[in-house]
Amino acid sequence: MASPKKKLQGLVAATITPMTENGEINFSVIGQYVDYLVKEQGVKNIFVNGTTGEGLSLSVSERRQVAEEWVTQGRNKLDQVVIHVGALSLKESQELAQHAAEIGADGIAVIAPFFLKPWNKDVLINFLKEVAAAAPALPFYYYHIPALTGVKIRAEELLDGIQDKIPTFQGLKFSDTDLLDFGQCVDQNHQRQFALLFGVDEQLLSGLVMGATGAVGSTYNYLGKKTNQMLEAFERKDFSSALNYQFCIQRFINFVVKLGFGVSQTKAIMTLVSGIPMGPPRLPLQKATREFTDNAEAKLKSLDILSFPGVKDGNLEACS
Ligand SMILES: CC(=O)N[C@H](C=O)[C@@H](O)[C@H](O)[C@H](O)CO
Ligand SMILES: CC(=O)C(=O)O
Repeated sequence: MASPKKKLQGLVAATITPMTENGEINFSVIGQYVDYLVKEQGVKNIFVNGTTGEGLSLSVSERRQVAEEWVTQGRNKLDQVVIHVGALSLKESQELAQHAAEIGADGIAVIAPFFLKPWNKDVLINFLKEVAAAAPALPFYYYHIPALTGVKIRAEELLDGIQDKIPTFQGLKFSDTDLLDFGQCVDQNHQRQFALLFGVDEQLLSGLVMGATGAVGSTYNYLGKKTNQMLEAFERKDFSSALNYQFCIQRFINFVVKLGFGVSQTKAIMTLVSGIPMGPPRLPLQKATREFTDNAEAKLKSLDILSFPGVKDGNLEACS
């Protein structure tokens, strides 16, 4: 197990949960998936059982098995494996947090309960604190995703004084476009002790300018390499190249968003790009259409984002 004090940095892929055609979890491809992320995408951190992983659509027993398989397969290959353990039931969340600690995960993350909701910051912190306490040796991340949870308590408010309440608090995954809120999280993180991870892939460059220390997202499964090029350009202060990379990524995401983009489509794109079968999503999601996949494939080729064999450089839309 990696040292829990090591700061989570760079890109973190929000893993897909591979499934068979009849809707069971396909554990057999997770080993290959780890190798693909590390070798082909240069991504060495993962976020398991989150939105992209359909974590909230899995049973507790499935969540435990999925977490365990990623930790096992990632050993000596990945830097960090963070397990999302959020649930509507505090008990289930605690059980998953404790399990994550037992299997040697590097951290846990929790979304706000989204059916019966916490109505203010103090109540939300009380909930998070109870979960964090079930894994007292693991770094704890709050997963802020107000558009999906409906819990709109501002992240900067939550962060204020949080370590007094949750000693294992280690950072935030910020999946929102409110850069005022995000900027104020960075601004109050004086000692730079927290990982402030941006979660809107198509706007990551703005997140970096505002001080993000890393990023968690679904597209890093297949655009990790391209996004790493953007991070490197940003590091060397080559902002015009960084912007070119961001625009390239935006062209693709904008295209698929217009067709209708979500977890189902992420599964289809990843299957196409990696060659590893991700399978269909679980209800209430529905499998992406053949038409979507064909269109996405044509776009990836015309942008020259992925060097598909046989595709020539030099078309006008190409990114590189
Ligand atoms: C709602 C959602 O799933 N957000 C993901 C992570 O937070 C992102 O990685 C997006 O999938 C990505 O930014 C594309 O919109
Ligand atoms: C994108 C992300 O972080 C998630 O799928 O949970």
